Amino acid sequence: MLVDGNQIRPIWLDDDRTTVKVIDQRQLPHRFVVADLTQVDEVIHAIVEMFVRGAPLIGATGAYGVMIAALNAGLKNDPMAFIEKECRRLKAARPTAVNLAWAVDRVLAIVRTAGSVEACIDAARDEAAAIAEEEAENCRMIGVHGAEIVEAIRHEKDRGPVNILTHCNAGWLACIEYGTATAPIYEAFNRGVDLHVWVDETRPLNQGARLTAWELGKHGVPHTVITDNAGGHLMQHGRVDMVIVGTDRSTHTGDVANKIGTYLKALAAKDNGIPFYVALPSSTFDWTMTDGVKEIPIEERSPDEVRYIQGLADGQLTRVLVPPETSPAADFAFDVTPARLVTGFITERGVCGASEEKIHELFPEH
Ligand SMILES: CSC[C@@H](O)[C@@H](O)C(=O)COP(=O)(O)O
Repeated sequence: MLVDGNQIRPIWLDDDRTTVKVIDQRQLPHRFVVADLTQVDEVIHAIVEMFVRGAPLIGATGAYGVMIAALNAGLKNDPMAFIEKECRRLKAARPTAVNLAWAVDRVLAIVRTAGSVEACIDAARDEAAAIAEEEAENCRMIGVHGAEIVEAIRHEKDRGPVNILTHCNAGWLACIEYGTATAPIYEAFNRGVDLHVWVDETRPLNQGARLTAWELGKHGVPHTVITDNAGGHLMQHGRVDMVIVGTDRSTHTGDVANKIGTYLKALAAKDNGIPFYVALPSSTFDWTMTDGVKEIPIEERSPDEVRYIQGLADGQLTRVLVPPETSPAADFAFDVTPARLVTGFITERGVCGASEEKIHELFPEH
């Protein structure tokens, strides 16, 4: 996407075709820092520590991680065994987003048939690049389909912008281009639809306040950062027309895992008769799980992410402690919104209802 006139993606391959470059998203919006990844340990660190985050981007990073494993396999006794082991480590880096295992397995399947180490490297590089391009195109199409919903809501309203509430960052920083939840927003905005976005700050790591607000601002999209608990109040007062969120894993029966707090937004939307859409590429469907609440693994992260908050003070990125030093804290990173609360899925193939029947109608090959 365009940032200050420059075309930028959150991940790309350096000219040497061996170094993977990523934006270190921990430092946004205050610092724009690019990190080099040349070792599998560095890729895992970047995923675990959330230099890169968001389901499709975690997938693309894992895919390039397989290329890095292949690049480092040459001196090993059994290069393929080494690559397989590194892939298992990559897939374990973050548990909730299904895209990580999906992308690593997809690249590994090609690598297994490649032959020489050199062929493995080339195959992994090509497949990782293909995944990144496909996800970019998927997100573009999510925008095309989702913008129609935004436009329809605009036509139903007598006046004022379409007010869209979003949670976390499901923007291009979380994907490759356009984003998932933000793709319909960017597309509708580009078509001239009058809209405004309520951006949940998304504690504890503030992906909304830091990343979504930054993205939308760079694109000129009108937006307002709100506390995570403001959505219900705004909905009760007719100030939200629709909710669009992304997802890290959705079951093929329509249950949606996304950033912690999404479920509460869906409940409030249901209570207020507000449409609640989930935007996702098909790589984020889990075709094996049927009960999201029981089956989707929910990541628990360091309590320090809750205890400390990061921001800019006197020109320096600073962390400050919020609760009493001795109070225990817990960081549940995701929750599951049951299908019954979801109005529809916006996918690269179109929009469908949140049920096994409707999802499989759109993706009959599964
Ligand atoms: C298009 S990204 C969809 C989700 O991955 C996004 O909404 C989200 O919850 C990201 O969580 P994060 O912990 O920042 O990786």
